[in-house]
Amino acid sequence: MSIVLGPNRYGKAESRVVRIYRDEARHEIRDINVSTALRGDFAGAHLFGDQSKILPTDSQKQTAYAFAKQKGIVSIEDYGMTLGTHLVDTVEHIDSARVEIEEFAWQRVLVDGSEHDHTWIRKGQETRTAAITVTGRGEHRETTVIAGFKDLVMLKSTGSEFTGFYQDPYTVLEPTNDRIMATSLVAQWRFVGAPSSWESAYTAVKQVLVSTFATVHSLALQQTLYEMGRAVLEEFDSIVEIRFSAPNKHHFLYNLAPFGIENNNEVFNADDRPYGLIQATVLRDDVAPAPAEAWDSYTGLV
Ligand SMILES: O=c1[nH]c(=O)c2[nH]c(=O)[nH]c2[nH]1
Repeated sequence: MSIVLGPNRYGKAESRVVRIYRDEARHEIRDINVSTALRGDFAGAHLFGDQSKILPTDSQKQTAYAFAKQKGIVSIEDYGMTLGTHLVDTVEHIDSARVEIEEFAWQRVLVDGSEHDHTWIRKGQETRTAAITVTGRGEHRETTVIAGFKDLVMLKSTGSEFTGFYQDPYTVLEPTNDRIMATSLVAQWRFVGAPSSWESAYTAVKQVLVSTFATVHSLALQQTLYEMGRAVLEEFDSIVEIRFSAPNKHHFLYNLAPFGIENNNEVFNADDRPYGLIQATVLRDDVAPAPAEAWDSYTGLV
């Protein structure tokens, strides 16, 4: 038996980059959290403390900030591809670079009914995400873009049932034909090729997801997720795979009987934990899988 170094990667996690565009009176803001992770020939650093092949994580961070100015942040997907490509292309012993990005959305403050030029409030909705993996060089170059969001909290007050489930001796759950269905959705979708606009693709995919959640009569969260994924793949040719992680945010009918009060699906206890956690992938069956590390989250944030 001998002890060897296994898979490894390193980078700078969670550089908080805020880019203001201030060339005109009406400013624009992009507020992101960037993580870079490099894979390559770094055995020397681990085995002997030889740093000669280590591009410091500090340099990776500096590049993230410098590129925010020099290349701009038109979309997190574009920015991530530029940064990831740069890291692989400039350092010869790097095999692949992964750039994970979260974007925090800001909404203009309204003053006298008009949008203010340079003041925003943070939007409390979902956090947009992107994970870009760049591998290889020249004709072996492969770039995988996975866009998505996390923490999109959705609730429908009817149109959801859960019946006919398998029953074992410990099953006490009552079937229901009318329940609240709620989740805090994480969704990630993989592109092959680039859409004409990353910005409008994001808005359009999110719209398909939320409208499918609303309109599908749900027999289970599993079925709703599959239908949401199918709708996205049917609508967007450049998306080949979508992955979901959906906590089932249980809303239990509160027992008002002790007070002689009828509860006709009107008062619920929003339970915090435990929660069901449903995860599913919906994909085209004729598309080559992404490189393994493309789905392999670095920070656990996306
Ligand atoms: O949509 C659901 N899927 C389940 O697998 C499940 N299990 C459970 O207890 N409630 C639900 N709801």
